[in-house]
Order: sequence, then structure tokens, then C-alpha cells
Amino acid sequence: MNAHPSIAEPIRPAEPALPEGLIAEPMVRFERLSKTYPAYRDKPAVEALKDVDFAIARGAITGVIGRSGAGKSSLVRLINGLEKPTTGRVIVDGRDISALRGQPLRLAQRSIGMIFQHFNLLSSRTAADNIALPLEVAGWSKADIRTRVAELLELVDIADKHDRYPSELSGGQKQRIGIARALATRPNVLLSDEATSALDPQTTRAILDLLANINRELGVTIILITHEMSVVRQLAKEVVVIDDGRVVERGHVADIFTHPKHATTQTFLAEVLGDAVPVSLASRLVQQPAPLGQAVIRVQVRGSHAGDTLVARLARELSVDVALLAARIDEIGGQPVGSLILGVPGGEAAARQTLAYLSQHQFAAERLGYVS
Ligand SMILES: Nc1ncnc2c1ncn2[C@@H]1O[C@H](COP(=O)(O)OP(=O)(O)OP(=O)(O)O)[C@@H](O)[C@H]1O
Repeated sequence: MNAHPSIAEPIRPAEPALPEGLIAEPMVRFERLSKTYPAYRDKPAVEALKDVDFAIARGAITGVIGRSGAGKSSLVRLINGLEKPTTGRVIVDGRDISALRGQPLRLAQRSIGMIFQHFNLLSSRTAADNIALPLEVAGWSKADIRTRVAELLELVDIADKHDRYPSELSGGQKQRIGIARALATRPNVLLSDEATSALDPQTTRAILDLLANINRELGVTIILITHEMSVVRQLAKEVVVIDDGRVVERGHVADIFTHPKHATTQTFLAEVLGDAVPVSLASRLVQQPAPLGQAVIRVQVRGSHAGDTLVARLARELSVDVALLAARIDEIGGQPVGSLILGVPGGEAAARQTLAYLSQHQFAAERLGYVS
């Protein structure tokens, strides 16, 4: 008899509602965590993580975004117990993983799946045998492994690649195998360390869709470590921005990216949205007002008080014939985010009046220059 339930069966039945006032134990909790790599030869000590203190809810998809060197990989290695904190603790599924060693640590690591940028598949093993690896390590019987691998290949939608070697597969297919292998032992947490960074945009979308399905159907908590805003935007509900080892912002993706406070968050947003100024307009911009020309004003649209009626309101309330020269509006977490580029005729006085109006109505705006 198969000792392991099928993936078709509900693996984790919906948790019963908690009595009022009780809060579910988060899946991962960082408590006053810091990590310093000691000085080595001529290299000084590096404080990779500083006073990191936040929690990741059960069943959530959380993006952890930061630039190169921000401390993301260190955070991953602390979650799966490959590194020990210098101070503080990491609690995973109620257990202090930072205090575990030897066999208890290896057992705890089985409930944390990992997927990687470069897939980390064994080239000498077929797709099926790569997926089987963690099950062999965990001591499953051959028959159970066969059944489970077949289920997992179905789950990641590459059942026909059972006997293929990694060299015969595309990047997306390799990552599907990586995902199947990571889920083999039914982890509670899936850590994705830049898992789509080596994939083209279309394959990235397909892999992120697969992760969303896995989260929905299996209830696995997913932590997406990335330097790409587009990944966070597509998949995560919560985001944690880290910069130079510190958490600088965190919250709902829509809130954080409609009102980014920290410069790093603003830069990530700008990478997705661009500056919204078309090349033809940029080439005509000058810094001196031109007679009969227009002042060019960029207005940021952030969140629900969208700029869709703004041009009409400016025209009506200020009696200025405002032109919409360009617009780039995207959607993040269901909220409009982007910029409008307005052309304001009527000289300096009209431009100032428009900027004052925008400021009064809580629109961030700046004058980019003038066009004749
Ligand atoms: N084993 C180590 N020994 C010494 N310093 C380290 C070690 N691992 C990381 N660091 C340093 O810690 C800091 C954070 O590195 P980390 O790899 O965690 O950042 P990251 O955000 O993952 O960056 P990347 O995306 O470039 O991998 C960096 O300054 C890095 O050089």
C-alpha cells in the first residue's frame, strides 16, 4: 500500500478558523536576526543582515526584493539552516531552525523546498531520477517513489519528459523538474532563489503561473527571492524590500509600490514603469520657456485616485488647454501606477498654477522642461 497520500487528495485541509483574538503562527519568523561574516585574510567582516525582524504568513506568497549584495542569499541560507545567525533566531513552522544541528536539522530541511536560478539538476540523471533524489535520501520505497514521481511530473505538466536528461530539456522544462524535486517530500515552504532569472519573459510567466497554482492547490508558503520587480508584481501579495542588509519597507505589494518611500523601492518601480517620456518628446525638450510653447509636466499616478479625469479637471477648473502628450499607466496589485506627461500652454504663470493645483490634490508632479 502507498504509505504517502496522493497529491490529488487534499494535503493540508483548510485550517479551522481560530478563536477570535488568536493569531495563526506564521510560517517563518525572523527575530532580531543579524548575520556577520567574519573577517578573512585581507577581507574585512561583512554585516550581511542587520536586525531583520518580520514574519511570513502561512500559505502566503511573499516577495523578498533587493539589489545584488543586499543580503537575499544570506536570508535564504538562514531560513534553510545552511547558515547560523550571528544574533537572533529564525523560526520555521514553529521550530527554531537556527538551533538545530545534525539529523533534526536534516529532517527540518525536508519541509523546506528550494528552487534555484540554474536549476541544479544532476546531468547524469533523467528527469524522473532527479525528482526521485530527495525521496531516495528520505528512504522511500522504490514503488512509492515511482508513484510520487509520476504525480509530480503531472503536477508540473511535463509527464512526457520522464526519461529525458537535463541536456535535452529547455530552461523552463528544467525549472519544472526543479519545482517537482523541491515539492517531492511535501514541504510546507518553497524557497525560490532567483528561479526565473535565467528564463525569457514568456517562460518566466509560465513558471510563475505554475507557482501560483501550486500555492493555491497545495497551500505551500512561497518565498520569492528576487532582484526583479516584475516577478514580485506578478506573483506576490506581500513584499519585503531589503537594502544593505536591512528591511527598508514591507507590506502589501499594491501599497508598497503605489506609495514607495525608500529610494531602492522607487528605483525598482522606475525599472518597471520607465520614465514615460517618448524619445521624440525627449529630443525636443529644452530648459528655457519657448514663446507660444508648452511647459512639460510629469504627473505620477499612484493608486485609486487615478489620473483618468485629471486632464478634463485641469481644463475645467484652471481654464488651461492641457494636452496629454504621453502616458504610461500600469497596474500593480490591481491599482493603477504610472505617469502622465502633460503639455501646459500659457507660459510660466499657467505652469506654476498647474503645479500648485496638482500638489493641492496630492499628485506628485515635476516640470521636465518645455517644448515649442
Ligand atoms: N560566505 C560569505 N562570506 C563572506 N561574505 C559573504 C558571504 N556570503 C555573502 N557575503 C557578503 O554578504 C553580503 C550579502 O550577500 P548576499 O549574497 O546575501 O546578497 P544577495 O542580495 O543575495 O546578492 P546577490 O544577488 O548578488 O547574490 C555581500 O556583501 C556579500 O559579499
